[in-house]
Amino acid sequence: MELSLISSIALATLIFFLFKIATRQTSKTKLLPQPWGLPFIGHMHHLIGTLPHRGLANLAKKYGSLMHLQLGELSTIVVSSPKLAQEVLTNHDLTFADRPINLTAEVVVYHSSDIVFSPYGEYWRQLRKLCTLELLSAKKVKSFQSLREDECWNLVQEIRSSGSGRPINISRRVFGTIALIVSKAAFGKGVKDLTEFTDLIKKILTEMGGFDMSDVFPSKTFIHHLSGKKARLAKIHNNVDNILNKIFSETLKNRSNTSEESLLDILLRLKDNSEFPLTVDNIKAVLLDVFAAGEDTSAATVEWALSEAIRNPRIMEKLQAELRETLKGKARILEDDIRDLSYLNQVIKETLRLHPPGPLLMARESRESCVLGGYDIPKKTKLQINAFAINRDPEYWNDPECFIPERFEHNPTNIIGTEYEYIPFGAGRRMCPGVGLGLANVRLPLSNLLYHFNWKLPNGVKNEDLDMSECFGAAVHRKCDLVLEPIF
Ligand code: HEM
Repeated sequence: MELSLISSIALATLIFFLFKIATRQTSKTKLLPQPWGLPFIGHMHHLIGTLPHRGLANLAKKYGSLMHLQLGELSTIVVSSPKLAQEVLTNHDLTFADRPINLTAEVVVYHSSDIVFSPYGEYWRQLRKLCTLELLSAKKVKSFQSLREDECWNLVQEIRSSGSGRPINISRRVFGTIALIVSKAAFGKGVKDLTEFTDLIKKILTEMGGFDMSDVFPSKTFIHHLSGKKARLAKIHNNVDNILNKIFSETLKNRSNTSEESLLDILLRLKDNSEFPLTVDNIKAVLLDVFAAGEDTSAATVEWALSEAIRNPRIMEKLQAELRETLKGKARILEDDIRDLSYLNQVIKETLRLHPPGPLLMARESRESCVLGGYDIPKKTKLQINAFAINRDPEYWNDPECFIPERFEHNPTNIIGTEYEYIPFGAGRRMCPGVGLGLANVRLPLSNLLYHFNWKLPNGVKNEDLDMSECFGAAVHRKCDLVLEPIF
């Protein structure tokens, strides 16, 4: 039995390679560079044991900034240079404006009816318009200013109350603060079961990674069942839906009492006025985006910025000096005090360059065939843009692996580099619509932690020895929580 299985695999492999050789000789199309592959899984094995953005960056060093990978049944191209990213995100932006089908989004996020996963078309266009004009407009972001100030002040008080020199799990505290801000912005009073809800969001993000067997074999439903993924996703969906149902019924009961509209209030108003044909499930899907895209990304950025400042005492001193000289002993930080602090902004930009929370942006898919970099790209090809590799391309950045905020001092780069050498929020039609809210949720918590406290690593660990390992999920954050001792 065993022997016949081995000989079947050997025969299949032989046929596969013979087929490859035969088609290579006869094909007239220029083939994209690619590493060696295996039957069935294609090039998946090249990513085993590595974080996908790092694995893909290493492969690009060998096979070039435009390469092809067969990931299971998904024919995927990977772009790893600013020049090609610019070509894709400008000339071919419309061609690559779709997202590939994602099992997690299908099952959990109400059949992909959110902003992130809905296919390019009228429904998605309307949702984006809704973001620009209402949900994520500069005015709306500003309307949550006092909410952010209050929650950051609570964070400072909590840290103070636990005492000077006592270790604090900064990762958890920062995530908790940002989760509270997002939850109150989304639902007014916030979510009663916030811990349960944010745990569910984290589970969604983990399942959404995009590189497990169920993701790369979207048509092989037996894999989704055998791996248990389908059942896990259904359970997560039911739990999330129950919590959202409770919030909806409470909001509908108390609607007349709200002074400042929450994001849910806005969505219900638009639904009532029939300005946009939204169903209750559509609203739930959009709100899930706000949590999934808005919490972890900002929390990871604060975590990485603080980690880099700890490792670089010169940068920490300069940051604290800027804040303390500007605020002159003021007890509570208001957003208007810190909006234009140049070094703080340079540190945040440099953090997003070296530690983009979405290092591969969000996968896209071609809606039609096109020619890219001289190669024919068929319709329905998956596209990954490696922002992690692009943000540290040595042709564009000196000492690309070093954390040097000053590189942005005389650099006009704001959220996209002029030559697409900096794309932490993506670019083009499907660029992040939450930049304003995301940065506001980074700037204030980070400023508070730096202004009110000095920090040191516990157990006499030296600053330069801080472990900077990453963990891959929908947002790349620290592998080990950042634990620090506040000194005040
Ligand atoms: C530091 C914070 C953030 C970072 C670094 C970030 C990064 C990104 C990236 C890289 C993408 C993919 C863009 C592409 O495919 O080209 C994206 C998409 C998206 N982001 Fe953000 N994001 C942040 C905060 C937020 C916030 C606060 C929200 C909303 C509350 C948000 C909502 C979205 C949505 C809805 C999309 C999908 C857009 C579409 O497909 O049309 N993001 N984000």
